[in-house]
Amino acid sequence: MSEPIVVVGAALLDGDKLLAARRSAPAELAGRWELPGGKVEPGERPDAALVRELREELGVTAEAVERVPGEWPLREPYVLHVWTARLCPGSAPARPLQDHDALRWLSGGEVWAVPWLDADVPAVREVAQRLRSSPRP
Ligand SMILES: Nc1nc2c([nH]c(=O)n2[C@H]2C[C@H](O)[C@@H](COP(=O)(O)OP(=O)(O)OP(=O)(O)O)O2)c(=O)[nH]1
Repeated sequence: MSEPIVVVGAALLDGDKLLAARRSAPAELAGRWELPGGKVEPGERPDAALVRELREELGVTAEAVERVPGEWPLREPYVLHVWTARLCPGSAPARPLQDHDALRWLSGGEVWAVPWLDADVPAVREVAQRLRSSPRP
């Protein structure tokens, strides 16, 4: 069996809102929603991969905050790791530049309003739990 390849997904947060991105390709995933991100390249740190993918896909300057515990299987040989992330001050607003054709900032109560990729559901459940338990200002 080959070594798993990590796909990093960003739980990009703005206050109590989570960014969801609708995939535009490939055909079998198009129309479903995911955490923006992508494959970690050989020798690349996962948090650096996350920042790179968010720049490429959304045109934002962001920073990875912390890993959400857990690892979720995707199609072989990929596994999904999720990090919380936030926009850096002065970042451009997120736009669907690559791989996506729509973005939505979802409040805690709206997290299940979009059809997530099947593989993302357990990871999003974990993130949603954190959204609910995060202290309010
Ligand atoms: N980015 C991302 N990919 C996901 C998620 N859930 C899920 O099943 N995937 C799948 C879709 C793809 O088959 C694979 C990641 O591919 P990708 O196309 O986002 O990665 P990438 O930007 O590095 O792509 P590329 O350079 O190979 O074109 O993982 C998710 O939440 N985020």
